Amino acid sequence: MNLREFESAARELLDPVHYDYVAGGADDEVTVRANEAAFARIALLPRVLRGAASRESGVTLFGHRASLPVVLSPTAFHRLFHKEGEVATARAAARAGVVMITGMASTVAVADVVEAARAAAPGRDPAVWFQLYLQPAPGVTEALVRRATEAGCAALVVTVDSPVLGAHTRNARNGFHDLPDGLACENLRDLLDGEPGHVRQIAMSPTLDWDDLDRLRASTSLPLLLKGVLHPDDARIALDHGVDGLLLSNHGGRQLDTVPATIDLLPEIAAAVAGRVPLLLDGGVRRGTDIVKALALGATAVGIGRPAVWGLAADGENGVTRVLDILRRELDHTLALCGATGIADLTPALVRNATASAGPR
Ligand SMILES: Cc1cc2nc3c(=O)[nH]c(=O)nc-3n(C[C@H](O)[C@H](O)[C@H](O)COP(=O)(O)O)c2cc1C
Ligand SMILES: CCCCCCC(=O)C(=O)O
Repeated sequence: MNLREFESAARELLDPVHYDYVAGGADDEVTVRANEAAFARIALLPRVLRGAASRESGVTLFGHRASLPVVLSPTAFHRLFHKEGEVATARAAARAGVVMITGMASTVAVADVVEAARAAAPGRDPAVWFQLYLQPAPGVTEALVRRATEAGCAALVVTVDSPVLGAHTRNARNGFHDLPDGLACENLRDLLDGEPGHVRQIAMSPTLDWDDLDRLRASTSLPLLLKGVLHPDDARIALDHGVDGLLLSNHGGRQLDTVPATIDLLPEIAAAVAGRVPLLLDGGVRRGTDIVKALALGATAVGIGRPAVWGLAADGENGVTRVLDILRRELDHTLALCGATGIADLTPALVRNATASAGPR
């Protein structure tokens, strides 16, 4: 099995409208394709006779030891894909020793997601991080942060690439704009005036600026990561504003189309960050070789979005577990073939053809 086969299984099982919601991206989906194509263009140049009998692939993120340099990037609406939704995903991540970033647009309340993770891995203190969109009404952001903090989330991930929602042609054609009856954005339920958790309660706002981030920074002692910074100047500004980590992401090609593949931007962003904070990357990670390339070029860990959803759609908790198992096996295999004793050995010397081009096909 590889992750592609999970995509095929998910496609067969899902309502085509929901499959399109997951697979699709903004406008012409140039960046969706570019993310994967850019990984394929980068070559690995292995070392030999290094005596690497076993390989270490654990990573420490904000004091938490994860078994893999892979996190589950936030993806919305898991109960669209499996009846147990984010509970199933959280159990799989916790049992695998992997960080789950649960979304503001979750169909299970964050407290229940964290509880499911803890119950699945007792004594292991699994890490769940909370993703949010800063809301133009500060009281809403404060209430969300309070809910995530009280639930026991270990970090906050603020998505900053969405001043407005990306234009999804597939969703528009399919008329997909809201959740079906019976499903809700549970983190938004009763947040304001007894609202029931409509998708439309999530406000995307072009008026937000660094002052809004400063207010959030001042309001919480949780580690704060920004998701969606693409320009090296913004990476430097983010560090000046006290963020604790960056998730280099183009939202899987779902926001501004024709932005570069994240792996192509990684060298520049890594240079701007200069090792001061953890630097994660998502977008197009489908193979153990992709993980190795990203880590060699300066990422601390990678995130997967669609692959976890495919696993969830294919077989609930078991499907997500198998997706993570495949990546674990492929990562170890690639490390062995590269002559690496672990992810600590991964440096830019291991890759060729890494460029900074946008590279759409
Ligand atoms: C179905 C779906 C829902 C998503 N929902 C969110 C979200 O609510 N918040 C967010 O910051 N990113 C969201 N993303 C983007 C992912 O966090 C991630 O950046 C992207 O999927 C990574 O690319 P990949 O799918 O190629 O792995 C979503 C992506 C997908 C596919
Ligand atoms: C206003 C709807 C927000 C849902 C967020 C889901 C998302 O980010 C995605 O890429 O899909």
